[in-house]
Amino acid sequence: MTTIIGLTGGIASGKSTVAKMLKNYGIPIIDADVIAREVVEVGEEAYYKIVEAFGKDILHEDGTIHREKLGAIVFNDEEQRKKLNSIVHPAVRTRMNELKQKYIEGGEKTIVLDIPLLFESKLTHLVDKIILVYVDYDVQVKRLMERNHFTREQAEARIKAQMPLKDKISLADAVLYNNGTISETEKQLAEVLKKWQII
Ligand SMILES: CC(C)(COP(=O)(O)OP(=O)(O)OC[C@H]1O[C@@H](n2cnc3c(N)ncnc32)[C@H](O)[C@@H]1O)[C@@H](O)C(=O)NCCC(=O)NCCS
Ligand SMILES: Nc1ncnc2c1ncn2[C@@H]1O[C@H](COP(=O)(O)OP(=O)(O)OP(=O)(O)O)[C@@H](O)[C@H]1O
Repeated sequence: MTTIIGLTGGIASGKSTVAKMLKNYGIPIIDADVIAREVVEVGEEAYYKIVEAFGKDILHEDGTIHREKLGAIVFNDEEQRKKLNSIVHPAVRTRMNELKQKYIEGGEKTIVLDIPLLFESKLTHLVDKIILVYVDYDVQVKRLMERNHFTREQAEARIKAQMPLKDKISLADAVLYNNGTISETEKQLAEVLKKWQII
């Protein structure tokens, strides 16, 4: 039996940071953000649907998607975001399932699905256990502004496009509080994995 762990949290809460720690334990990670980039590469079905829906203004000169421009549209308009989600999410789900199957067939005991929108997209049925990476709102805004060189307004628009992080706490099997140092988060993760007899 393979245990599928869902890793989730809010934007800039620290999912990738925790995913790296899990990788160091030798656990394979399937990252929805990475897949969401792959399925919109030039030539993919979702790419053409996006160009049809949003027009050529959201493209770079070389034809690839201008993520900043598309982001400025969808993070400020829920209807447009839903439109993009309805194009990208089915392709992401298909690819995630294929990868998951491949790892299961390869005999992996534990697989992690890193899915930022696990609750929003109602994907909890895909996983056996859920780890939530939590940060306080102020820390989240500050880290997002620093990492992406966003204004406060840009950072808050992205955070508000997701379910409030505090509402996700009661939906998770384990919560890693990532307000402190990375090594404090690392310790919390090790405790959870031991409790679940994964390490
Ligand atoms: C709008 C896009 C082009 C902006 O690209 P950009 O490179 O700036 O951001 P990136 O893809 O790295 O996403 C960063 C984070 O934003 C958040 N986010 C992304 N898309 C969404 C969304 N539709 N709704 C809410 N939050 C989102 C996630 O926390 C994600 O980790 C891109 O985010 C996108 O295509 N989004 C739709 C697909 C999607 O939902 N991806 C997220 C997981 S499947
Ligand atoms: N405990 C910590 N202390 C200080 N900085 C941290 C900590 N954890 C993460 N960070 C930093 O905060 C930022 C966000 O972390 P990370 O990229 O892991 O978040 P994420 O949840 O994967 O983001 P996204 O949803 O955008 O993919 C990064 O710049 C990271 O280096």
